[in-house]
Amino acid sequence: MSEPPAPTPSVLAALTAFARPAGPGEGSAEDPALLVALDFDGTLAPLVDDPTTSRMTDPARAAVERLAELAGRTRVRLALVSGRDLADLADLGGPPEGTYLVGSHGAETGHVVGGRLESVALELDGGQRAALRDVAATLDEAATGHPGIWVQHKPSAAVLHTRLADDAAAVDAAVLAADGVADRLGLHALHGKDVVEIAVVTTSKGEAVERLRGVVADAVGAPSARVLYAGDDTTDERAFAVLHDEDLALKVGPGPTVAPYRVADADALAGLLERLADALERGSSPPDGS
Ligand SMILES: O=P(O)(O)OC[C@H]1O[C@H](O[C@H]2O[C@H](CO)[C@@H](O)[C@H](O)[C@H]2O)[C@H](O)[C@@H](O)[C@@H]1O
Repeated sequence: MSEPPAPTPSVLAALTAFARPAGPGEGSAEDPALLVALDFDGTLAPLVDDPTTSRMTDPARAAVERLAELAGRTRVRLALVSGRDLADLADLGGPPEGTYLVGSHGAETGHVVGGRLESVALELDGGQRAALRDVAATLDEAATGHPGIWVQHKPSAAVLHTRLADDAAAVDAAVLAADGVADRLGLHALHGKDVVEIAVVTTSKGEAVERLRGVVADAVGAPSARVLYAGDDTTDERAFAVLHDEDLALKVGPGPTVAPYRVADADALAGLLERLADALERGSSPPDGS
C-alpha cells in the first residue's frame, strides 16, 4: 500500500490547533473530546457509477481503523456521517467498534457496540409515508425510459441519480420533475453530485453533528468536544456551517465551500488523519516512552 500524500503546512497547523490539549500535556480533565466526523461517498470512498460498489480507499480504511482503535484509550471518537441510509452505510462502510453512525443525512443514528450496530428504528408517520410514496412514484416516472437515469429508494427518501445519463435534456426534465414534487409537497430537494434527493424527514448533517458533539463530550467525560468534519458534497456544507473556531472544517476535493481548509481526495484526508493519530499516540504515551 502506498503512503498517503503529506498534508499542506496550513492544514497541518490547523490540525495541531484542533488536537492541542487544554494544558501543557494530555490528560487534564479540561481537555476537550475530539470528534472526527467523516462523510462517506466522495470523502472516504471515491465516487463510482454504481453506489453498491463504493468502498473506502485502503489508506482511508487504515486511518479510520487506527482512529477507532485510539478511541479506546484517548479522547478521540469517530463518526461516519452520510446521506446513505444507516443499513447501507453500515454495510459498505464496515465501521469499526465504537464508531458512531449517522445515516439518511441525520434521520437515522447508530453506534457500533460489542460488534453490533445499535440503532433506533426510523418510524415515519402516515403523512410522511404518503409523501414518500408520492415522491418515489414521481421520480420513478421521471426516470422511466431514460437510459442512465435511475432512482434509489431509501427508508425516508428517494434519490434521482443522473451520473450515467448522456442526454442533458432528459436530465434537466427529470431534475425539474424532482424539484416540482418537492415544491408541491413542501419538501426540500437536496442537490448533490449527480443526484437530487427528496427526504420526508426534515433534518441535516449540521443538526446531526451538533447532536453528536454532545454525545461524544459525555462519552469521554469532557467539558466540551471539538469537531473535525470532512466532506465533499453540497450536503456537507450544512455540517461545516455549524462548526466553530476551535473545530476543523475540511472540504475534500474541488468546488465552492464555507470550509476554510481543503484536501485533494480520500488519500490526502487519510494522510491528515494519520497525523492526528500520531499526535494522539504521542500524547497518550507515558513520559518515558514505555
Ligand atoms: O453523504 P454521503 O456519504 O456523501 O452520501 C451521499 C450520497 O451518496 C451516494 O451518491 C453519491 O455516490 C455514488 C457512488 O459513488 C455516486 O454514484 C453518486 O453520483 C453520488 O451522488 C448515494 O447513492 C446517495 O444515496 C447518498 O445520499
